[in-house]
Amino acid sequence: QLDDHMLYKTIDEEYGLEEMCNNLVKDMNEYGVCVLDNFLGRQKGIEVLDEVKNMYSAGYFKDGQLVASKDKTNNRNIRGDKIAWVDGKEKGVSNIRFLMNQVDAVITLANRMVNNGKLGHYKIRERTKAMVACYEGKGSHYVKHVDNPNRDGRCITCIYYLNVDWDVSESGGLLRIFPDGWSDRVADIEPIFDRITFFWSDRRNPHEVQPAHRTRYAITLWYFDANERELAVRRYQRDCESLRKAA
Ligand SMILES: O=C(O)CCC(=O)Nc1cc2ccccc2cn1
Ligand SMILES: [Mn+2]
Repeated sequence: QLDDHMLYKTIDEEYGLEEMCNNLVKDMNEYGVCVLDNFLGRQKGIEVLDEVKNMYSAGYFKDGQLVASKDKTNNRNIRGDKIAWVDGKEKGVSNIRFLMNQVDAVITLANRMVNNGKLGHYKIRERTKAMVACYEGKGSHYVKHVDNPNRDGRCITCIYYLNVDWDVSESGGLLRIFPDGWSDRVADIEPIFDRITFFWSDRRNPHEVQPAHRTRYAITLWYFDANERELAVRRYQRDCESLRKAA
């Protein structure tokens, strides 16, 4: 019999894609943040989670950066997230590839929409590889930061969460965004299974991951604005050129 979760719209129904894109455009233009639940549907989500767990046990993840621990006593440094980059063509990542294609479909359609302007004023043509991240519990966290503080071309951060039955009250791991538009409020986003979060990558959205006390998996994609990216690449090439001359 159909479990209730099977009743949720999944993206492959045309209606689902259209409706998701409308939500995305509206929320991004209004808040700069958008959260969509049941993005892939339970079965597909579990298949992605299994692939990530296999990658993890196969040792694909590099040690996360060391974050100085608060208690200086036993100067136990807490590791932040451990990450692995996936471009989707590797062996054994077909479900992660499926996720990447689904997000591409939503972003591409949303960027083409005419109603209340495109997605911001961006022209989105490419993205990064998928950054698969794992927080190993034991208080690992990510300090407050901006993803793209210096116009490197990234305009949208997109994070897909894989944590089944996650309870923030006991496991922490909250994503807290401090949208600059609202000085008094924050956006607290629980990293729950099959949830996808989008937000502008620049200084409008400083964010942090609060200490996690259970293994916490997430897959991040960053989408580039074509113009900002082109300028950033040119700047980078000029910098390399002047460094070469100075050497
Ligand atoms: O997992 C979440 O809820 C978000 C975590 C997060 O912000 N991760 C992250 C990870 C990063 C890794 C390298 C460089 C920049 C980075 C910026 N942000
Ligand atoms: Mn970040």
